[in-house]
Amino acid sequence: MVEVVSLVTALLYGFVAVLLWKFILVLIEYKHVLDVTRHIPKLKYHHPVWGDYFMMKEIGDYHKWLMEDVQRTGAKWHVLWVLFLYPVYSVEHPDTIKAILKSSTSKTKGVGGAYTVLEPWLGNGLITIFGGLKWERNRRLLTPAFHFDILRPYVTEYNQVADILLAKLASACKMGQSIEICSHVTLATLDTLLRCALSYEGNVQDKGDDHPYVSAVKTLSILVIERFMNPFLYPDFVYYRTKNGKKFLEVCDYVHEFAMKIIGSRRQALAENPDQVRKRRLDFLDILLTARDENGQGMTDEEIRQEVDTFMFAGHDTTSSAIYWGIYALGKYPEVQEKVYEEITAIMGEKTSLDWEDLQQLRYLNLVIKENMRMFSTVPSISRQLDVPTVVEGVELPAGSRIDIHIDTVNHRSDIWQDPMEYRPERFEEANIEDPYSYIPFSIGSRNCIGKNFALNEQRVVLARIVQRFRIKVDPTHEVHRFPDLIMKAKTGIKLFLEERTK
Ligand code: HEM
Repeated sequence: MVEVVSLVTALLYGFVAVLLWKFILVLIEYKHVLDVTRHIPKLKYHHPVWGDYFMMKEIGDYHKWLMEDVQRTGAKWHVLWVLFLYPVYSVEHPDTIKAILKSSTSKTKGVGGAYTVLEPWLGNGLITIFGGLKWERNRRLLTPAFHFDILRPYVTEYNQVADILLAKLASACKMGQSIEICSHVTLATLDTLLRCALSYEGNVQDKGDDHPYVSAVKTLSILVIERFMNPFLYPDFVYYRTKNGKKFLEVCDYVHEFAMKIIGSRRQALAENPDQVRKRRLDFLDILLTARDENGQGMTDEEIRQEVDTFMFAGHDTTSSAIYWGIYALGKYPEVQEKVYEEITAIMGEKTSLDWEDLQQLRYLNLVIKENMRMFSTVPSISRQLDVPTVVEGVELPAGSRIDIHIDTVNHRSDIWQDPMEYRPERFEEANIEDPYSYIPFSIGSRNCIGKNFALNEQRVVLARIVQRFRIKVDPTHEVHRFPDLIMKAKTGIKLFLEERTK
């Protein structure tokens, strides 16, 4: 009996000693992190226990405080704390952004990683996949889906989607009242992606939330942000016990099933009649189903499903944000709108839809699109996790450090842009951007946006078609506020008057 007691006591002592040792290691690591971060600029609100995150009421505060500090001090980067435990470095100058993005740094992973909350929905699709060989293989397999030969026929789809959008806008503003445009535009860009990715035409613009897929994608986008903004919901064992956590899984199952059904029936159709592909316009799904890697291996249905969901997530809200802020800017700056109108009239004449060749001539509209995406940063920030120790501004950050890349802040720095708060498309004509890292709406480097040209073409068609048909005016009774979520949203929507130009 005495022997058992001494054995238990020894085990207990051993256990406590291991715990103590681990605790000392954590303290040493913590002290090291404190040393590393000592001279890095901090934000004005910080709590020694709660860190910075809980000091923010909403993600917009983060952007506001960063911007204020950059304007005051010219800082190129900052450090923020998640609780008091671990730092997140925020880079917001071309020099510090370059230090991170010049090599292929991976996506953030694990609890609290910005992309982790998306994983149950998007799996290992290109946006969320950490990095490494699997990302390289999938990126290689997906790149042909964005070749110009594939994108060219999509112009017809953009025009058809614009036909429906314009008809809806025309009928909504018939009574001379202003209308909220964000929801209409978002349905239009989702319609475009469903057509171009899956050749699915489900009348989604008219059905809106009554279409189960539309409502599911909307729900997922909302739930993802809600979780991201609340570190208490990061651990899976907490989140999936909440009502919204359960709902999230349920809706994920539905969207996965929706895509899997289409993938399954297309694979079968292709096997039965491979020639049919050659006879019609190719969509993304055709490319993904027929892509082969260097070992002759194709993608599994599950891999394709993850990429399809990724296109839906990465491609529709982003493009819609760029378009609705673009329409708003045209309403707010009528002289710019008139120059766009003149250019379009000269190119299109009596035609009401645009061809591929027309898109190449929209010189002024291209400047406008660039300025829209600077002023209303479509994707306000992205995240990375260092694979190897990396030196930023003379400070070596350890491998594993989390980095936020603040595209919105760099877009408004007065040491990069002259009068950054002024809306002036001509700025992109006058001076070549000297440093490519100072303007990165589609990110830069190996993990840049694969859908850039797809998104630019869609913006060109929709904006040109709207300006050709309507005179856009802002509603002076409705205040518009930027809200930097995962994409730049408008906090209370955007209300505009649209007058038919023929009247
Ligand atoms: C105006 C519209 C768009 C903007 C501003 C935009 C912006 C971006 C940005 C900033 C990234 C980097 C994300 C990160 O590093 O976390 C990205 C990546 C990506 N985008 Fe876009 N995007 C747009 C439209 C699209 C469209 C239409 C598609 C697909 C149809 C798409 C598919 C992707 C994918 C798959 C990635 C991940 C690429 C990789 O990691 O290899 N995007 N996009």
